[in-house]
Parts: sequence; C-alpha cells; structure tokens
Amino acid sequence: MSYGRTFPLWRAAAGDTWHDYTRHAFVEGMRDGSLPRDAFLHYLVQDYVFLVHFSRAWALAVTKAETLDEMRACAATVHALLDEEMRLHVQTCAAEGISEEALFSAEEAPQNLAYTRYVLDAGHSGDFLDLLAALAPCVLGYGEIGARLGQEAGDTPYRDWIATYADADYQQTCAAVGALIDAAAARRLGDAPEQSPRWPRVCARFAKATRLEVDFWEMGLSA
Ligand SMILES: Cc1ncc(CN)c(N)n1
Repeated sequence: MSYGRTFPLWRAAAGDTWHDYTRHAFVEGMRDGSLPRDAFLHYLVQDYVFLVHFSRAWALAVTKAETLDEMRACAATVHALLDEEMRLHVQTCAAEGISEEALFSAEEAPQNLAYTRYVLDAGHSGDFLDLLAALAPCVLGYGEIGARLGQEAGDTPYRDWIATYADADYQQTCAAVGALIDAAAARRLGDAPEQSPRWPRVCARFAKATRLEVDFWEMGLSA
C-alpha cells in the first residue's frame, strides 16, 4: 500500500526495520492461526492502553496543527481510534471475561510505555510534522498488515482482528492520514521535502517509532 507519496519514502528510509515490523512472527501467527491465545490476549489488553495514549497523541496533533483541514483530519483520527478501533478490543476481551474497567486500569508494559511516551514527546518537543512522523508507523503499518492478511489469511481464530484492519473504514483512515502527511510535509518542508535539511530528522522519527512497533510485538509474544 502506498497511502500517498511521503509514506513510501519514510518506509524505504526505515530499511529492514519496516519488514521486521510488518512481517513479525506475531503477525504471521495471526495469519496462519498458530499464535497462542494467551499471547494475543496479553497484546490486546496492552493495545487497549496503547490506544488510549495514542488517542491523546492525535489530540495533541489537533493543538499542533496550523490549518483547519489539519485539525479536522487529526480530530477524525481521534474519533476513529476511540469509537471504532477500540471496539475490537472491548468486544474481544468481553468475550474472554475481561471488562472494559480492567482494560482501562491494566498496568502498562515497559514497551508500551516507551512507545506511547516517545510519540507524545515527539509532539511536545517538535512540531506537527515531527509528531506525524512518529504517529505514522502505527496507523499505516496496521493498514498494510490488515490489507495483506485480508488477502492471505486462511482459517484463523484471528479473523476479527484482521477484518478490523482490512476493513474499508480503516483503509479510508489510512488514505486520509497519508494525504495529511503529504500536505503537512509540503507546507513545512517545501515541494521537494527530501531536499530539506529537516528530512533526515523526520525519517529518523519514523524509523524509531517503527522499531518500537517491533518491540511491541515482542512484548506480546513474551506472555
Ligand atoms: C501497537 C499498535 N500499533 C498500531 C496500531 C494500529 N492503530 C495499534 N492498534 N497498536
């Protein structure tokens, strides 16, 4: 999936780390159904907490935005996270006897803490584009994983997870975020963003967040 013109450049600059993230053993275990249920539930509880803090980071992007269009796009992503994506976590965990209160008060794993606070710090210490570079691997990586697994997965108990990210609504969010990134990069770095002296820094932010995604899958497997 390309999701605009900037994302493929950031993805290429991240090198093998992107492959390590999107083809991780955890992902392939969901695809072929071999992922242990305990690992999946451990991940899903942590991911609920992750999405709480990630929604805060997208809300920070609303305050860092410079145009109404940027504000609207970020506010729409907050809505998609809180009111659409997290439904998967609440419903799947409810079926396993885990209440939403238990999800909300779950203790954060160190990998979870590291990732979400890294992204929030990118927003606090940098500008809107720094924040988007740290936010992008999350949204767009799962878009890519969902689209592929939607095509490749056979009979697996993780069909609901795959369907959430393969779904047209999630893919539409990814397309909107890709367009937001392209416009934000052009506004702040000019028509040839790759030539900007800031380019290596935003690529490094994207690569770091991608690395933290790999660690998040590892955390899931460690259950
Ligand atoms: C860790 C993580 N990364 C990405 C996503 C997709 N929004 C997620 N739910 N969790």
